[in-house]
Amino acid sequence: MTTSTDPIKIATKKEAEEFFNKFDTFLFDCDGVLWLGDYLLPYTKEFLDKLNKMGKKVYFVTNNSTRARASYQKKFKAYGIDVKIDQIYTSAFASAIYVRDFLKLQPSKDKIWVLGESGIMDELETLGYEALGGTDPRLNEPFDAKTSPFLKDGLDPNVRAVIAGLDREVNYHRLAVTLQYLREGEDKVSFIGTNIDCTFPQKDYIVPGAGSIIACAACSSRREPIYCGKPNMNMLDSIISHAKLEKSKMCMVGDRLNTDIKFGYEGNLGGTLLVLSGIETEERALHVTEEYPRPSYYVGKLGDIYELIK
Ligand SMILES: O=C(O)[C@H](O)[C@H](O)COP(=O)(O)O
Ligand SMILES: [Mg+2]
Repeated sequence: MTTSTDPIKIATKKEAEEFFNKFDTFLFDCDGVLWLGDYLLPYTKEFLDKLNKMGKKVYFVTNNSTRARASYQKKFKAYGIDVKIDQIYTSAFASAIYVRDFLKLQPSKDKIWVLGESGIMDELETLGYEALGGTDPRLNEPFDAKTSPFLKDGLDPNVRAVIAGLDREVNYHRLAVTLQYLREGEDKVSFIGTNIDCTFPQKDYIVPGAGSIIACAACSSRREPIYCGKPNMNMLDSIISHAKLEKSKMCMVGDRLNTDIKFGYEGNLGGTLLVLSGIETEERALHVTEEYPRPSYYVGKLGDIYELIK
């Protein structure tokens, strides 16, 4: 799976202007594109302000399941960037929608066990589901099956799905209880992973990502989850159906080839832009392989394009 044309490195004012004129809608990945953890990358705000002034439509599509959309809205606001909640799509939101619309679990009866952070818990609760595990502080205690409050009286019989995602508080207690629910079998308990990203870009570091956490649960249970984040097309379908967008005029901007660029390529969007401020390198961007598509365009970081057109 490769793009037929060689990726274009945007390096001149003319190339930057041609890039902007080609699209009317931009889907932005967040980690590694707009920011690294809490470090806002240079010119992120100015770039988004410029797109607004140009009348472009902007959406944010992140595989980061640690925050709910409302929390992301606050994160943007803290940087002086005003974003509506329906511009924000996350893998936690996509996973909660999957539980509701594909598994058709009943909020009043069915519960979900979470290996992950507040983003997953909050999105499930917004849809009316009771989410167990996750950030429950009792999971911070050392694991002992005889005394664990999640095991000593037996598993909750109403748990019908496990959602696993990035969990920076992961420990043996969380992994052990998650395994018990997954051992109930796929007929009783579905297994959902928020996203496949095996690493997570931070300023000066690359740390383990959701994919590495989910792999623990997958390996110990010998089960493979359905992943709801990019490149799963459900996310793109919900964005396009909600906002009536024209694919050929849309560009996916990301820092990871096997999620962001694959999402744009398999979604038949008008184009994709890879930024090298997160996970990928120029060498990988140009490499022809069946493993992932090459981007239509690439650049060092968003700020480089802003500096060409400001
Ligand atoms: O580990 C993860 O979950 C991901 O690396 C991270 O959250 C990716 O977020 P995105 O780059 O899609 O904003
Ligand atoms: Mg990213």
